[in-house]
Amino acid sequence: MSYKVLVSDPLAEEGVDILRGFCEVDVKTGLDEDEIIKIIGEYDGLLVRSGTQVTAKVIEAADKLKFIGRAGAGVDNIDLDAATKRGIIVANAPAGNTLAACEHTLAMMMSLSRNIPQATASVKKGEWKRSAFMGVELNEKVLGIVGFGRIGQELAKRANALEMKVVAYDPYINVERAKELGVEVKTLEELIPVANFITVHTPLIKETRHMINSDSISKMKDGVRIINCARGGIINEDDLYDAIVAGKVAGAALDVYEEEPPHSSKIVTLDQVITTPHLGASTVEAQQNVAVSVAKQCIEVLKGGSAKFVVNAPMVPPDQQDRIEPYARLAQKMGKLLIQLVEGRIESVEIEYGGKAADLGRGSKYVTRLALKGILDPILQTPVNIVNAEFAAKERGIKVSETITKESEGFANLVTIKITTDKMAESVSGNVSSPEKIRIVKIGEYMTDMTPGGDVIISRHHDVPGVIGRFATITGQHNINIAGMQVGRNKPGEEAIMVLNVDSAVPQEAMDEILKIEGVFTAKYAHI
Ligand SMILES: NC(=O)C1=CN([C@@H]2O[C@H](COP(=O)(O)OP(=O)(O)OC[C@H]3O[C@@H](n4cnc5c(N)ncnc54)[C@H](O)[C@@H]3O)[C@@H](O)[C@H]2O)C=CC1
Ligand SMILES: O=C(O)C(=O)COP(=O)(O)O
Repeated sequence: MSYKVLVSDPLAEEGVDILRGFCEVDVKTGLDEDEIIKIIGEYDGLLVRSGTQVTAKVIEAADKLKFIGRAGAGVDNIDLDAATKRGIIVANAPAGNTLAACEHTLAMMMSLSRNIPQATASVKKGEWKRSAFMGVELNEKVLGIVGFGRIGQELAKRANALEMKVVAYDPYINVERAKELGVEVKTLEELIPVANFITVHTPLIKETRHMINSDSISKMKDGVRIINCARGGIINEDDLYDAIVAGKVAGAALDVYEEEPPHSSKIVTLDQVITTPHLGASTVEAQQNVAVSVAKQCIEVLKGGSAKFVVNAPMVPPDQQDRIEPYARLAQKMGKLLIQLVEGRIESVEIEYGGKAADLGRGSKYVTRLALKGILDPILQTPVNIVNAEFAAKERGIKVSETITKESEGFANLVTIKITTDKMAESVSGNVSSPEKIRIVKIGEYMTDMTPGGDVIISRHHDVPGVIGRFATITGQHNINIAGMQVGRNKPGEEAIMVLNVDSAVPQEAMDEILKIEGVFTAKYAHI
């Protein structure tokens, strides 16, 4: 299979070279939305930085696209919902540019405190205005970090070395980590009035849009300095402009803007504002890191594997993959079998993880999505995968639930999937005996021992002599070889279940004849 990848923002050669060793690569930067829409249909992979806007329209036109790689951290330029709906894996390179962005923030803070860019411009004009550029020291000042993730934490370490007092706000803060770094954890309301410098390091999401605004600025210290090297829009630029003009805020350092480039932004015109053109990640080292990371992930996905830093599907940590893979295989097969055993509109899918399967941790989310793939793939037009499985179920009003239990009915581990439709309910249980051996051990209430795969007929019939013999006659007449048979029953003489493994597909006429056998309640053919 030959693949094509489009690189639509400047990417370090190291990454492009890795891709070229695997597939055809086109580097076409500076395209607008219409231009991308025209060509995106040819490509299996798309690699971007923050420049390309991967909109819903672009994704709609991307008929072959399987992977979008973001050579950097922020994915706010990619319509994740649209990609998820189409089953396109989106992955980023979250840690590759952390130090670059952290050092840029530090450089901005120092430049801001000593007016270095303004003084440079002045000297270049032939001026010598020493008193106009009086600065402030960082020593013993309070640095308020909003968003204590990768960049926020690295910045705290460096600010400690400058003997600043560091306070941080993050709703999901790792308190232990903050303590280790000597950082005082605060609420946003507590941080705002005590900081001399405030720097934001959150993603741009609904909760963080304009989190710094006229209201919060009014509660800040007079003469506060504000830095944004994260995302334009976290700070309300108009409110910041007014506060600088009013003298409340002494200055600001901006690397990112509500609109990039900030052509119509008045804030960049202020002398107290120092600006860089979204350079946080622009170091040789960071660009190599992120380009290599997304190139490798792109190749993995195009080869049929998974990416290391998927942002729109549950991730399985690399050290857990071997343990989780057999459960994922089992759940997909169970789902595929189960969907062929039920009739009617699916209302809910319940998955129970029992015994050792209860210890899968976050891996259960991955396994559940593969069960949903098994269930939904045969009934939906759009291919279902690990990315869009949950979305596809939700869109069809199917309620999906997971239960964890220590109970496992005597098995070391037991996974049970139950589908309820508007007509019936059916369940299947499976077990991982060894990494290679997966089994279906129960269908409904009946015990069985079946290796899922190939063609099977599953019947429920009256437990009386002669019924099974008639099955064999009909399959024989249709030239279908029986490879294996298992029969289970709860009470002799009542209902029995039979799993018949056959060597070829079973035509509908054969199934119609089987269904007419006296004593057969239900019979289904399934290809797993
Ligand atoms: N200027 C540039 O070139 C670069 C910018 N960035 C941007 O920097 C930002 C931070 O990046 P990382 O540290 O790598 O991300 P991260 O994901 O490691 O950290 C983000 C932190 O924000 C926190 N957060 C989420 N919602 C919050 C809220 N409502 N209030 C306060 N904190 C909240 C999260 O809990 C997390 O700890 C991102 O927006 C990223 O896109 C990253 C690299 C380069
Ligand atoms: O990684 C990020 O979030 C960045 O903002 C870096 O953007 P860039 O790749 O330099 O366009």
